[in-house]
Amino acid sequence: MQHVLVAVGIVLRQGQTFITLRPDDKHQGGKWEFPGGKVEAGETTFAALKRELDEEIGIEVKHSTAFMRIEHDYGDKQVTLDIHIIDDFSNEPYGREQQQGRWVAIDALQSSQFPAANALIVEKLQQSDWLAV
Ligand SMILES: Nc1nc2c([nH]c(=O)n2[C@@H]2O[C@H](COP(=O)(O)OP(=O)(O)OP(=O)(O)O)[C@@H](O)[C@H]2O)c(=O)[nH]1
Ligand SMILES: [Mg+2]
Repeated sequence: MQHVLVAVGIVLRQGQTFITLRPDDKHQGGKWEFPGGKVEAGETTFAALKRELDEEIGIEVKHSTAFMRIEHDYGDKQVTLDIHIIDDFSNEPYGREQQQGRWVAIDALQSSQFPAANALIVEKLQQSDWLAV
């Protein structure tokens, strides 16, 4: 069974977060996601976050805070999501790999379809009132 460690970034600005659409040909394709990707050998999660968010949405991560960690078994693949809040970044995010991207209010996140592992992230984000700041 394939097991991957994934660095996931919740890019936050004024009660909204930037999400992207996973390409159809990828694992969990056609669903929305928080940008991020696999942590490479010898890389820290923060370094992976910086690299992936530059590659995928063109931002420079300046600061992040650990938010939660989720283990999920998709049957065909096991993932550990190491999720961080990105509260300081430069450049305007966009789908740098030609994928769709959009800002969505934290309050409205449940209307986008995410991979199953993300349900706990959405739940916790909506409970964290400090995010509204
Ligand atoms: N980036 C990201 N991955 C997620 C989320 N939720 C979730 O289950 N995953 C799973 O985490 C795994 C790794 O993510 P990824 O496909 O973005 O990895 P990557 O950017 O390195 O992709 P690549 O190998 O095609 O270059 C996928 O199996 C994906 O389904 C999420 O919110 N964001
Ligand atoms: Mg990715």
